[in-house]
Amino acid sequence: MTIDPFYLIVDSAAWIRRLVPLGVKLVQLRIKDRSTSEIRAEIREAKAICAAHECQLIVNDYWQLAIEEGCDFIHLGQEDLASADLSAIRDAGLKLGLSTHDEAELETALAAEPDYIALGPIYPTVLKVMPWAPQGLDRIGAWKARIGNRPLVAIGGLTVERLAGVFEHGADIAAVVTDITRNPDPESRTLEWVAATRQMPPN
Ligand SMILES: Cc1ncc(COP(=O)(O)OP(=O)(O)O)c(N)n1
Ligand SMILES: Cc1nc(C(=O)O)sc1CCOP(=O)(O)O
Ligand SMILES: [Mg+2]
Repeated sequence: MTIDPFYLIVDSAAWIRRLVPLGVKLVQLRIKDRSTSEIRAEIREAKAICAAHECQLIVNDYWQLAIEEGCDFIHLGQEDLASADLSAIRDAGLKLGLSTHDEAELETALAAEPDYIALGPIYPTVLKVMPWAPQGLDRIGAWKARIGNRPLVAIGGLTVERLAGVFEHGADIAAVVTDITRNPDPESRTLEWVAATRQMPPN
């Protein structure tokens, strides 16, 4: 499966409406601290926008809602995975991306045979407090050697200026939140990400 190398992560359908038409082909809806009915409505709206723009939507955390709303790709962290019903997810035909932060998590993730593996935080991130020190670029190469043909997502503190390094070290996909959503001009920054990731040679 080929997945677009530019992976935008946002916390609302409003962001998806704003940025996906600019050429984003892979987006994660990552919502925290909202009611189930609000999250369902956001997923529904995001799905319609993505369908209209041939963009792959990935729903973070809420795998039951993703199934109920007819989505086809979810992302889970290790704690999410521990409480999720993997058989139900696979029976519903959903593709699955998993987070990893250390060797033990990589073993757990590989056993679940996901459709991609994410490694982070590559650089310090301001989005959330994390117990892991930044992984650094060399860890990307080590992860890629372990996961083979499975796509590797790099996440955490990524910027346009840091893209060449993560792809040169073996990442297939670069995920981003704040370099775009906290940029004074998110639309222009998105266009820079689209252009920069199109230039990266595939691994
Ligand atoms: C592509 C990607 N990688 C990692 C994460 C983090 O997932 P998780 O560890 O479950 O943390 P939350 O994002 O749920 O706070 C991700 N969402 N996407
Ligand atoms: C949501 C998330 N998960 C991470 C992980 O390492 O699993 S790093 C991260 C934050 C990514 O945001 P930004 O691009 O602003 O650093
Ligand atoms: Mg999660």
